[in-house]
Amino acid sequence: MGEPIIELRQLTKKYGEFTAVDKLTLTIERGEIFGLLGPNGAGKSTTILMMLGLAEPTMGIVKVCGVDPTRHPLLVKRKVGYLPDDVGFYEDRSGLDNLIYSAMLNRIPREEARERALRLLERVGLADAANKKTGAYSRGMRQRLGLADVLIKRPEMIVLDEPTLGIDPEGVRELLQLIRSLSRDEGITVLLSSHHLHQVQQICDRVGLFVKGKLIAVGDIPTLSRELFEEELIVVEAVVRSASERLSSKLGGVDGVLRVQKETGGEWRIGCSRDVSAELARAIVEDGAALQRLSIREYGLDEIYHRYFEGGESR
Ligand SMILES: Nc1ncnc2c1ncn2[C@@H]1O[C@H](COP(=O)(O)OP(=O)(O)OP(=O)(O)O)[C@@H](O)[C@H]1O
Repeated sequence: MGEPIIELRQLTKKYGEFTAVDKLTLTIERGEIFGLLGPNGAGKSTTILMMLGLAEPTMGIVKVCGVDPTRHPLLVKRKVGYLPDDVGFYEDRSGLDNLIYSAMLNRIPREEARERALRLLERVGLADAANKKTGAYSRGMRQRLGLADVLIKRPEMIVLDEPTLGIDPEGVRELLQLIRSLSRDEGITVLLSSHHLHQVQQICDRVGLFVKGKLIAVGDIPTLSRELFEEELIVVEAVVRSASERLSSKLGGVDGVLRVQKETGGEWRIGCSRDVSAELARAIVEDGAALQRLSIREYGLDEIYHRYFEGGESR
């Protein structure tokens, strides 16, 4: 186990009678990329606000970089960079000027501020746009500038609220790669809130699923899939013609097969604990049947997410 950078214990936030965050207990290790996932209103932003010292918990304990943000919000602000879903820049000033300004607000002397700003602009792929006014930046460029902006004070951790919102697919891919490499190269912890399951799956070491203020599951993707799907991690889909009566039991007898389901139109779905597609193909051919198509489907975060959401709080 590494060193925790975030520790939440029984963290609760109520607005009047309404509980926005309900007894949340979670530990995030230094250097991790952690995804906070959940539908609108699940409590992600409220949790982030409490971690930044911008909302006061009703109950429970929150510690970020060893500090209680409720008591020492300024100290936390120095250690944690926060990128909201839409960053505000001075539109009539260049990206470089905006970064230098941010650096100086963080008490970094002008010369060093300029050096850091130039280095970061290079790092986030905006060196060519350094002197362009931010009002003319695209959404993707703004988010990259936002990343540079939160990194300028050299934080231990960054919190990104829906960082890919409104960016085209190519831009999303680049931004996510950038976040991942920044985290890996500099050892920065990343906390990322998102609705976008596929994206989170690409770069997060672990994810937490939030529903109605509660953290209902937490773990890495393989662990979550194992817990949710028990041992059935892969489904082989096959289209088979002229199968014999005995094919079903033959397939069921292949080591690693957990379930054989025959659909209409010659389609079969075979739930497996590992990839046994080659063995299944052989069994089908040996049966004398015609194998027209065979594909494998691994469970991803989407299935996990939907399965939890279908089950709601009862799970
Ligand atoms: N200041 C407030 N007063 C009253 N209720 C609030 C306040 N802030 C948030 N809430 C409520 O708390 C719940 C959690 O909101 P929160 O913004 O944390 O959710 P979220 O998971 O971040 O959602 P989204 O993805 O839409 O940002 C919502 O039902 C919201 O209406």
